[in-house]
Amino acid sequence: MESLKQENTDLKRSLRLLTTKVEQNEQLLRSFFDMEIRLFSCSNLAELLDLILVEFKDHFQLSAVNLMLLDPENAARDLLESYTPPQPEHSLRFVDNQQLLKSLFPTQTLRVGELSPPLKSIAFPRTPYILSSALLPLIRHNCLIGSLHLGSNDPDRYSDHFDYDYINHLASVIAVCIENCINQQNMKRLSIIDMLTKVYNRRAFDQEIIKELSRASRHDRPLSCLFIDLDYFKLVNDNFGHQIGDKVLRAIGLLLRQNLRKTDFVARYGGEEFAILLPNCDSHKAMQISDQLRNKIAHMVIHNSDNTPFRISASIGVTHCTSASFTFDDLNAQAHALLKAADEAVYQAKEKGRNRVEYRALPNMKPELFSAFDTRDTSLSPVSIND
Ligand SMILES: Nc1nc2c(ncn2[C@@H]2O[C@H](COP(=O)(O)OP(=O)(O)OP(=O)(O)O)[C@@H](O)[C@H]2O)c(=O)[nH]1
Repeated sequence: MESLKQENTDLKRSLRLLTTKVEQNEQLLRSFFDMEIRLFSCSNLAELLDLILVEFKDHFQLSAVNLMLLDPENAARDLLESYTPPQPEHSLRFVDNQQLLKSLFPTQTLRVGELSPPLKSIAFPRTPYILSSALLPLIRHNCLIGSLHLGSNDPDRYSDHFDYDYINHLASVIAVCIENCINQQNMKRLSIIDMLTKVYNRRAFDQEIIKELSRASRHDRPLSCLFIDLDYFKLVNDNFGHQIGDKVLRAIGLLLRQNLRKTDFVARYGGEEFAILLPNCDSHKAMQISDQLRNKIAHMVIHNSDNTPFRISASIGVTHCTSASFTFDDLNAQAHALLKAADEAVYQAKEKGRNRVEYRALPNMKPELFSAFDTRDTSLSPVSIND
């Protein structure tokens, strides 16, 4: 009788323990499912990375979460141009080939437990307090595309004794989400970015000018528009070859992106012609900016395939509008008028000798004089070799 009673007590205790374990597992599963849904709902790579690198750490009470992504063509890095990864800086790293990933996952399977010092220095650089970890291979179409490192200061948090099916599942979900975000954003990017120069393309410019005109009229702010046409560019192609011509276009794209504000809009409008929108910028400021750009382009040194330096110049046409100068109800017609004026200004700059900035007012605006910007720098020949 006594033994039966004891057995009953033991059974009740086991049952209580089991019930608690079931409840805990249920809670864990629910929290995994919640995360999974959130992973799938991320609409861009930056949002996804914040979820993985910041929220995972809090949510799963981890000491460190690091991510390594295979990015041989800079596709992810291009998309993350204005993204600031969370601290520490090595929480997000990119690798250009699979070598390092293969050394972490020779059998493409999850690694759990204590890491050897060399592996630890790869997975958690300069993080001495990681005592156990789970390294998850991110695999798509049978290829390693990255590696997610979950680190804990609890030596028993990750060990070989547990079943990590769900973590494996989560790794598959993360791999799919990363690939989806990169592909989707890249597709969108391809439709609006000029791949050679990495500035916007003409299609994006044509959409943006309508948006900016609408904003300018709504907020009663000026909008300036610049056309930049490279001088004698055909000579660059003819003298140095098309590839050097492309190199010049890329350098100009970079120069323009680096020397304008984030709110300005730079596009490649045609072969060797760039168009720029400067929101909330009046004509005087626009002329000043244009002349600085002209000057920077004229002093930029490029090297041809023999490593011989040469320079190039640009003619810049400027126009601007204010809401008071809108003559058309139709924004498309207004945009057309602005582009026509900028184009005429470039033409004038070419006529007057190139490497200069010219302004053309919209037909209904009072003409403005900018004698200070009549700045042809005659010391620079259009394509000056060994200058
Ligand atoms: N390398 C390269 N050249 C291009 C590209 N697109 C257009 N071009 C070249 O740009 C040159 C433009 O020549 P033109 O329109 O005669 O103008 P230009 O030689 O710059 O002379 P001006 O504008 O009158 O100063 C042509 O030779 C085109 O082939 C491109 O994507 N890459």
